[in-house]
Amino acid sequence: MEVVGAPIRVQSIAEKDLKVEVPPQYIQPPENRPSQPSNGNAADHKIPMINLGGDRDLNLLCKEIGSACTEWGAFHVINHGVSTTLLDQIRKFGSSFFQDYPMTEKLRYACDSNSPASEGYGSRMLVASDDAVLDWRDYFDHHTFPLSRRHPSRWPHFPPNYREVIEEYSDNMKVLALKLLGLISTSLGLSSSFIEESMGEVYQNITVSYYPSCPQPELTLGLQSHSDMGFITLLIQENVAGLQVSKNDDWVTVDPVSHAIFVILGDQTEIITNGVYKSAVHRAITNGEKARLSVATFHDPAKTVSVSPAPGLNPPPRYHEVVYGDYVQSWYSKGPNGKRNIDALLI
Ligand SMILES: O=C(O)CCC(=O)C(=O)O
Ligand SMILES: [Fe+2]
Repeated sequence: MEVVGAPIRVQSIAEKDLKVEVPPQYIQPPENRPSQPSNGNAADHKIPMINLGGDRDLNLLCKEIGSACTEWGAFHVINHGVSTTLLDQIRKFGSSFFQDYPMTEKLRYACDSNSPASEGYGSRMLVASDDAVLDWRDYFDHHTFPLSRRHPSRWPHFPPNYREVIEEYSDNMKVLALKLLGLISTSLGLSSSFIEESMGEVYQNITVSYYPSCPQPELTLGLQSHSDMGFITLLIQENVAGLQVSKNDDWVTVDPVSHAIFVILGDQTEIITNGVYKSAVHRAITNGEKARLSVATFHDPAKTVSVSPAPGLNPPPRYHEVVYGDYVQSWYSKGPNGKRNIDALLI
């Protein structure tokens, strides 16, 4: 059992001579274990791919976004304005930290394992509790917006331009997130700035997740089933699949598309749209042969901001107003367990 504060990382377990069995605290109860992907209706299971480029007709674009948000709460975007070189660079640099740094060096960047979402190199999403099943994942969390939270000196110092690339990526992701929130607002007949203004100052975190190859992928999860707690997450992955989105009680694998960015609606978007758009329940499975890397960029409000359904949208209001900081605290103390936290706000 992990001692609170001890620097255990999944990568160090995976690299020990433990080729056959994972430690018991990583074994999921049978109902949470990944089963074979369903072979349900393929058309139903095709994740939307939305082209943001060129001179697209705004009505048509908003229609596509609206149906992706209603049916999935998640979609790919292409021609999003972020250069493929930058996407490739961030994947390469993220992976270099986990693969090229010795463990002693990585641990110099260890996050504070006693406070949730603290910046740096960690492994546990929830603050330690003895009975939790653990995720087969290590991560590096960067705090990137507001600028007052941005301390590049706490990020990896190698490759030499790691910090500049993270900053450039952070700026690009914020622009894209606000553009998408504008389109999402417009698609509902709200003013294009409605969600942006309700969110207020953007709090952005960039989490690079590293899932070492796992000797028992059938018993483990890289990341347990959850919905993201903020407004919108933008995710890219390396060319090893593992992210799955829940759709009509099936798990659908999100195949990596190297030049696309995967958009995931978070719980605050579900609340503000009064449930017209749903946050996507997703999880990561592990891989028996290969390690996997993803980079998720989260966009949240300040902890003091209250979020409630937009007036007049799909009345009556279906969610209680919530102070974001209270939402985060409950999420981290109870754990996500699919949509447990947002369900608790249903009127
Ligand atoms: O690794 C992935 O693809 C999923 C990451 C994720 O869902 C998260 O960090 O919230
Ligand atoms: Fe997530």
